[in-house]
Amino acid sequence: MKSEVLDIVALGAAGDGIARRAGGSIFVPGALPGESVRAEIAGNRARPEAWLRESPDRVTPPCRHFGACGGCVLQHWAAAPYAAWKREKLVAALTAAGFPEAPVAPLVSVPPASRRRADLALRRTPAGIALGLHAIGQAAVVNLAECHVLDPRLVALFAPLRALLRRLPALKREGSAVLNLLDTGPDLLLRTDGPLDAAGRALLAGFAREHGLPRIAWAQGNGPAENAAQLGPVALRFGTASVAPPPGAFLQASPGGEAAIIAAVLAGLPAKLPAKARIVELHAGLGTLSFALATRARVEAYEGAAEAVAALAAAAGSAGARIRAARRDLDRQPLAPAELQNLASLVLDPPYAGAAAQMPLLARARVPRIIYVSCNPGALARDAKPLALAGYRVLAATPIDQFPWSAHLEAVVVFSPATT
Ligand SMILES: C[S@@+](CC[C@H](N)C(=O)[O-])C[C@H]1O[C@@H](n2cnc3c(N)ncnc32)[C@H](O)[C@@H]1O
Repeated sequence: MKSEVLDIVALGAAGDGIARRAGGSIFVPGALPGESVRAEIAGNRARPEAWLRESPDRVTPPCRHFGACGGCVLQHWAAAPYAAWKREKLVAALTAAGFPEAPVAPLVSVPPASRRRADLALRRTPAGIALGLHAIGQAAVVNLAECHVLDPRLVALFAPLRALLRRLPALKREGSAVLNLLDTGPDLLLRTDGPLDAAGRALLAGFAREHGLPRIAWAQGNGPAENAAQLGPVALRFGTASVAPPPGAFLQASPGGEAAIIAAVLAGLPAKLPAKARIVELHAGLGTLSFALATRARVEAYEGAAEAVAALAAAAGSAGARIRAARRDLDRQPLAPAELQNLASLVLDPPYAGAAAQMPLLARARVPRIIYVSCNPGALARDAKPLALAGYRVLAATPIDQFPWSAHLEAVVVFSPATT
């Protein structure tokens, strides 16, 4: 390995500094644009050894785990260039898709310490229980003493959870803990690599009582979850509806992010909708968007996870909302053009992989308004291409910083055929 002086000219998609050399780009973790570093190069990556020039935009990271924990990669950058870089991700994605003129709004910021969903890795080690996120690029778990992204009510459970797991034989070597902060309190889905006996169940029930968790669900490995302790109902409100999320359910990462997404989706609907207007929603989950959409039109909501569909259908029934929920695997069975006729709008919010199978069919059906909620600009760039080729234009594009200090970006993009 050799050491070289590298000038950082840009920041890559994953948040690494980029230096250009004759042989191509070198990625330098931790380095910022405008900086000059001496770094040890291995392939197209380099490990900084010393900073020869620092960026005036370099700031002190607030978290002691920054640099090790894989959750945050950009706590060392000032807010303004960071926000511009995140917004630029959406500009670049839409340009790559064929929409270089897309009107991209300023970044909507979401405050730190408001994330309500944590998917934590667990390890039993000779030193005790490690509970946290994976180290950058490694399987090792960074044992978190603090987290500036998560809601403090979830962080407050870290130490008691470690104490619980130390005494729980069901955790032999490794597992995971999904913590969802619901309106009824924290909800825990614990996955362990060993079976849970009666004494273990009693421990979990005691923990739930002591720390105000209405439910703790447990599963061995990737098996189905069962309720190990249920002390009361679980609920999350969407507008006037109350949903009972299944253990470990997908939630939008923070209340602020969710509100920004809903606002951008509603703003993307046509201003006037006839009384019987019909909206098709794909990847509806528990109905985060469905209940908001149902205030404007009838909603046909499709979702792949059976438990989410059941929770959404039950909540819609109780609330009397105009939502028909159906289970469908949209990768294997995307909606056909014949099913997409006479729609006022179509809203999709696919998982990270995007909606490759669905997009050419949407383009062919010439749906008058397509609102795409994206958590992956790369997938968005690919998925929006068929719309560009079919003559759609972008009416609005809103980047939302749902995942502060990470390289991830949420966005809501509103497409319409050029003639409508
Ligand atoms: C990003 S989440 C959005 C959920 C919901 N719109 C929300 O805002 O809470 C993506 C959703 O797509 C669902 N999903 C993933 N793969 C799917 C597939 N092949 N078919 C249908 N739904 C799928 C997931 O279960 C999840 O609920």
